[in-house]
Amino acid sequence: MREEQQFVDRLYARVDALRGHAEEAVTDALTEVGKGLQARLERDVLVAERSGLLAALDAVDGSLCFGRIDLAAQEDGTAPGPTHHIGRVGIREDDAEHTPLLIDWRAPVARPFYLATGHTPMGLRRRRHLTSEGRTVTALHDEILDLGDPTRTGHEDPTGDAVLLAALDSARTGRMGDIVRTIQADQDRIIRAPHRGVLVVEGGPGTGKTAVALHRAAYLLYEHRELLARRAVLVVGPNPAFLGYIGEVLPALGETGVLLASVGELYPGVRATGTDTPRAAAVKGRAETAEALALAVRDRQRLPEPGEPLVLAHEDGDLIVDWEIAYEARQAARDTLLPHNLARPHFAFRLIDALTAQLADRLGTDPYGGPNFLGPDDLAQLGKGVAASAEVHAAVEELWPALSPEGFLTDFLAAPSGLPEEDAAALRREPGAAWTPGDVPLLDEAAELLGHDDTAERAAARAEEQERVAYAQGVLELSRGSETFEFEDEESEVLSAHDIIDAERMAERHEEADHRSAAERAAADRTWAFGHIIVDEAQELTPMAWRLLMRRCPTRSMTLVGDPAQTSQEAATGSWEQILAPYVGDRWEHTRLSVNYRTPAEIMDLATAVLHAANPDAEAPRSVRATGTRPWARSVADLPAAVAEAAAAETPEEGRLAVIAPRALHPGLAAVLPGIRAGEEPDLTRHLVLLDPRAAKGLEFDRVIVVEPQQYPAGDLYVALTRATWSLGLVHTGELPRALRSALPEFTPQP
Ligand SMILES: Nc1ncnc2c1ncn2[C@@H]1O[C@H](COP(=O)(O)OP(=O)(O)OP(=O)(O)O)[C@@H](O)[C@H]1O
Repeated sequence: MREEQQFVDRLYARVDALRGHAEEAVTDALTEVGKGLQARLERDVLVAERSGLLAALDAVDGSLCFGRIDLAAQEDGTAPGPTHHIGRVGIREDDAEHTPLLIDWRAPVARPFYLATGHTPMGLRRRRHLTSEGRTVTALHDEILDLGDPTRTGHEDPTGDAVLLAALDSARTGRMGDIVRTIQADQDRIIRAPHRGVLVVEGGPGTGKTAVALHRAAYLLYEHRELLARRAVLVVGPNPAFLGYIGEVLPALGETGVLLASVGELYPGVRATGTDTPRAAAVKGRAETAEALALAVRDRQRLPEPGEPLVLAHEDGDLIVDWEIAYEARQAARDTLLPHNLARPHFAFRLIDALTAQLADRLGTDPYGGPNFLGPDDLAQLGKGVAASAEVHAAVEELWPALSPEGFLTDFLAAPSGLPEEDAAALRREPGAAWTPGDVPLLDEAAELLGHDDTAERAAARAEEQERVAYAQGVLELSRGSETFEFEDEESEVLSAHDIIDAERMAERHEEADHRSAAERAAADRTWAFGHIIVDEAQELTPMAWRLLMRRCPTRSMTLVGDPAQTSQEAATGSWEQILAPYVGDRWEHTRLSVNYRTPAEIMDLATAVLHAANPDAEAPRSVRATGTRPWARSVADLPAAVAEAAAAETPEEGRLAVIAPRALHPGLAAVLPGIRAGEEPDLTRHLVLLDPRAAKGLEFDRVIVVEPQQYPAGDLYVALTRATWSLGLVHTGELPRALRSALPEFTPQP
C-alpha cells in the first residue's frame, strides 16, 4: 500500500507540474500583446490546446490510476518482469526519453489488464486493482495469474471479482459512471473492434451496452485521433434526459470532443419542444412518409390548367404561359435530377427562353414568309427584358416556388397528401405549432429534397472577398506611401508589409479563423459528415430517423447498440436486417452481450417471465449477482396513498428511487410525492424521481416502484422491471398481467 501510495504521489506531482506548465503557457499567451496576425493565431491555437489538456487533467483527477500489471519474469529468470500502471490517460516522465509513467487504458500495452485470465495470462504474473479516494490509495486487490509464482502480497482477491461487485453494489448517483476499472473481456472486444463498417451490439437490459458504446467512442478517438478529431464522433441517445444521464462518462475519460444528441436535436436551428400523439409519431416515422414528401414537392411544381394560360403583361406585348410551355420547362428542370430549389433556375431559364421565342415570333415575323427580321442582338435584348420582368418572376414563383424546409413541412402537415386518409388525419395540424422530435427527420428529408440554392450567398461571399482584397490593397498602398515619407533615408533597410505579402494573401490572413472544435462545428451544420456514429437504444429509431443518420455518416462507420425486446410499441422498426439492408446490404457485423451487470437475479427472474410471455424464444441476460432481496407486489385501493407510503419506506438515504407510472397518473402522484412536480423534466440527481415507462429507458436506480404494471405494453413493462440495481416493488389496482401473476406466488406480498 505504501509503495503504491508513493507511486500515486509521484504521479500527481507530475500531473500538477503539467497542469502548472499548461496554466502558465495559457496565462503568458493571453497577456502577451498581439504582435501581428500570425502570432495571434499561434497564440489562439496554443491556448485551445493547453486549455484542452487542462480540462482533461481536471476531469480525470479522481482515481487517475486504477490498475497495475506485473509481467512475468524473463525466461531465464534473471530479471523480474516490468510493471505498468494503468490509468484514465497516459502520463510521461519529464526525462529525455519521455518514459511512460502511466499507461492509457486504451493503449495496446494495457490490454492484458482487461483480457488476461489464469488460463491465458498474456504474459502477466499479476493484475492489481487500485482503489483510491481522491489522491489516497484505499485498497488493493490482486489477482495471481501465474500460479507458479510464489510471491503473495496479502491483498489477494481469490475470485477476482471483488472490485466489479463493489462497483455494481455501489449506490447510484443519477449520473452514469465509467467502467474503465472493470471492463470485462467480452466488452473489451467490442470497445476495441475495428472502426470501419457497421457493428451491431445486441444485449439484454444491464449488459453494459451504453457503457460499452461510450468507452468505444473514447477508444476510437484515441486510436484514430487524427481522423476523428477532424470529423468528430456523434453519440445518439433516445432523449435529452438520457443524454444528461450519460453526459459525464466521456469527460471522465478525458474526452470532450464528442457530440451527444438525440435525433430530435439534429436539425440546426430547430428546437423540438412539441409532442406527437403516438399515432402521428408512428406515421412520421415510416419510410413511406419520405415518398409522400417527395410527391408533395413534385406537387409544388405546377402547370397552368390546359386552356387557362397565365397572361403576363409585358412592355413588348403580353406573354402567354400556356400548359405546353410550362410543361416543357418543368420537364427540362426535372430532367436535371437536381433538388427542387437547385432545379428552379433551370425551370426559369427554360421559361424565359420560351417566352422570348414567343415574343420574337410575334415581333419579327416576315408577313411575306421570309426569315425572322430580328438578329441575335435583338433577341438578346428581348431576352433581357423578359428575364427582368417582375411578372415573369411572379409566374416562376407560382409554378416553381422557392421553398424552405420549414415552410414546406408546415404546409405539408397542414394538409398532408399522398397518405391514406387516417394517416393524414393523424398528422394534420395548424401552422405555427411547435416542432416535435418526430418532425426533425422530416425536416431533414425536406432539406434534401429541396436543396439549398446558395447562389446568392456565394455571390455575397465573393463580393466580401473582393472587398477584403480591396481593403488590403489600400493598407498596402498606405504603407507604401508612408514608406516614401518615412524611409527616405536611403540607409534604411526596413522591410515593410508590401515587400513580403501581396493584397490577396493579406486578405486571406484577415479572414476569421474558425477555432470551434469539430463537434461544435458539426452541431451547427446539417450536412456534416461524422467520422463515426454511435447509436444507443438503436431499436427505437424509426426508418425516417435512420435515413437522417445514414446521411450524416456517408462512410457507414457506425456502432449500433440496442435490445429489440425493449422496443416501444410505436417504434417497431423490425429486425437489424430490415434496418440495415437498404444502406449496407449484409455487410455488417453482429455481436452479443449476455451478462446483466445491473439487475439482481431475483428481479431478473420476474422480468424474464414477462419477456418469455411476449416471446418464448427471446434470450434474457444472466444476472451477475443476487442480492437476496425479492421483488414485492401490493394490490391496493387508494393508489396515490399506497405509492406515497411505499416511496417513503423505500427512499434511500444514499442512492436513488424511481417511481415509474403511466403519464396519466403523474398529476395525482406528484401531489403526494415529496419534491415532485407533474409535467417537469425529471431531475435524475434527486433521491426520488417520477418517470413514465418510456422516459425510464436506458436509466437505472437503486430502487424502483412500478405503478399499474398491467397498463404497459410488453416492451415498456420489460424496461420498467429491469431498471433497479437493488429492489423492485409493484403497486397496482387492477389485475396484474398473467406472466407476473404466475410468477407472483414466489414473491413476498408486502414490502
Ligand atoms: N464491466 C463493468 N464494470 C462495472 N459496471 C458495469 C460493467 N458493465 C456494465 N456495468 C454497469 O451495469 C449497468 C448497466 O449498464 P448499461 O446501462 O450500459 O447497460 P445497457 O445494456 O445499456 O442497459 P439497458 O439496455 O437496460 O439500457 C451500469 O451501471 C454499468 O455501469
